Amino acid sequence: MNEKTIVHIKNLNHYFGGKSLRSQVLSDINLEIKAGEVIIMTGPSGSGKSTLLTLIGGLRSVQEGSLKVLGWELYGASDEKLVQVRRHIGFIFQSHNLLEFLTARQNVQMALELHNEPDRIAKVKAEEMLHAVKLGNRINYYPSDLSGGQKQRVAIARALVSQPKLVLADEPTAALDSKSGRDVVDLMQQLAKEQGCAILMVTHDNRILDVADRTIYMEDGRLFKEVVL
Ligand SMILES: Nc1ncnc2c1ncn2[C@@H]1O[C@H](COP(=O)(O)OP(=O)(O)OP(=O)(O)O)[C@@H](O)[C@H]1O
Repeated sequence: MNEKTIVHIKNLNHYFGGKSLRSQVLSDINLEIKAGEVIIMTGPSGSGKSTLLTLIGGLRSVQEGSLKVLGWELYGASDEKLVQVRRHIGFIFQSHNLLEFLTARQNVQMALELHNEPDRIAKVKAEEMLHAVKLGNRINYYPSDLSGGQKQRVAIARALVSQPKLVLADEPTAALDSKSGRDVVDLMQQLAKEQGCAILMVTHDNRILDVADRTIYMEDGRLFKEVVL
């Protein structure tokens, strides 16, 4: 694993349920993600995509196999270690998950508080990031006064403001019309290239597949096809 490898997965298996109800949801997953790559993961509902994304994000414990993120081995990692790893990852979900009682700027700035950034600098960085996602004229708006696409752009600003080396996105365009969806992924791609971060995005949205450097396909818990576009 060299310094350009952001995620390195070897022979990863995952199971839900215990005893007779135990079922395998991920089988022998092998995957390498390099710095700056945009990878789209597609596949039928229930095939295991979200489970894999949450494992990479340190949001659940690795049961079998090796999963290295930014050089840390997550197999056998303590809860403290997982929290530490999560701080270096930007998350974007289907629903923007903004806090309704905070303005756009405060929502973005919150992501920097985890990094012990002084308030004054955090405020400037949050505003710069909102300009970058073309919301410079909405900085002090509350989420309830923003459209779906604008809220998702705030979520992107929040995920990227701390300049993470890895961004994990689960259906980021699902709640958006096609124009807003397009804008959102174009922006993610542009910022990722500028910041040199890798993006792993789960999507069913065929309209955005062209932003990917690689598309991987999950079925029945196996990553069995890899398409170079
Ligand atoms: N907490 C859980 N307990 C038991 N089974 C689960 C749990 N979470 C997910 N599963 C099962 O694991 C399998 C994979 O689910 P997962 O959500 O990873 O699939 P997915 O490909 O992301 O689906 P979708 O595209 O619908 O989000 C499914 O059969 C699902 O029912």
